[in-house]
Amino acid sequence: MIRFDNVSKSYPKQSRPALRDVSLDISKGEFVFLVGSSGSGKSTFMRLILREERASHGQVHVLGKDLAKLSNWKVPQMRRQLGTVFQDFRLLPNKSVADNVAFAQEVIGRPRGEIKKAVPQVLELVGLGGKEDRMPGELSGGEQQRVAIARAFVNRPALLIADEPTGNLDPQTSVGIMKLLDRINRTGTTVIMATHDQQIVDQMRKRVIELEQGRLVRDQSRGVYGYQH
Ligand SMILES: Nc1ncnc2c1ncn2[C@@H]1O[C@H](COP(=O)(O)OP(=O)(O)OP(=O)(O)O)[C@@H](O)[C@H]1O
Repeated sequence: MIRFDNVSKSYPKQSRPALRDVSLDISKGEFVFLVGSSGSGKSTFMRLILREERASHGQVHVLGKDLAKLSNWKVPQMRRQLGTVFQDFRLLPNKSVADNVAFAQEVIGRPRGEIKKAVPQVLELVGLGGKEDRMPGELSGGEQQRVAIARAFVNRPALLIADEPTGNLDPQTSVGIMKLLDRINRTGTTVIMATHDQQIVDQMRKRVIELEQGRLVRDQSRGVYGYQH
C-alpha cells in the first residue's frame, strides 16, 4: 500500500534534511504509529504520502503508484482514496455536523441520494447519531474530532492519515477516539497515526515506527512509545 525506497527530503534553505534515507513498507490493513520528537520528520513523512511535498531522493509509492510519476492532474484522484484527520479538527465552522460530512462527498461528485444515506450512517458509526444539525462550536473537542473522522471516513478511504488526532483532547476522550480509529482500521482501512501520546501507543500495541532527526531508527510490531522527550 505504501512503500518508501531510500527516501530523503530536504527543504530549501535548511541545513539538514527533514527525512534521510527512509525505507519501509506498510501493507493494506495495518495500523501504524509514527513517533519521534518534535522536528523528527513525522509531518514531512505524511506530507510525502499525500503528495503535498515531493521526495528529494528515492521513491514513494502509494496505492501502487510512484508519486514522482503521477501527473499533477491525477493527484486529486489519488487523494480521494486517502482520508486525513488533524489535531485541530479543521471543521467548517458555519456548516452543521451533517453538512461538514456531506461536503466531503459533494466535492467528489457523489449523487445526492447517496449522500443522504451515507451521512447519517457514518455519524452513527462515530457515535454522533442525533447530532446531525449541531454546529461544530456547540460540540466538545472529542465530538468535533468524531465529526472530522466521519468526514475522513465517509468516502471509505483505503488509507487514513491522522496527525496527532488526540493532541487537543483529555486522556479519557482520547481513548474513545482511539477505539473509533481501531474500529475503522478493522473495516480494512489502513491507519497511520503520528502521535506524542505515550499512554495510547503503549496501550494499543500496534506497529511503531520511530523517526529521529529524519532517520528511521525503530520499526517494531506490537511496539511501545519508547523514546524520552
Ligand atoms: N515547509 C518547510 N520548510 C522548511 N523546513 C521545514 C518545513 N517543514 C518542516 N521543516 C523542517 O523539517 C524538519 C522536520 O519537520 P517535521 O514537521 O516533519 O517534524 P515533526 O516530527 O512532524 O514535528 P512535530 O512533532 O513538531 O510536528 C524540521 O527541522 C523542520 O524545521
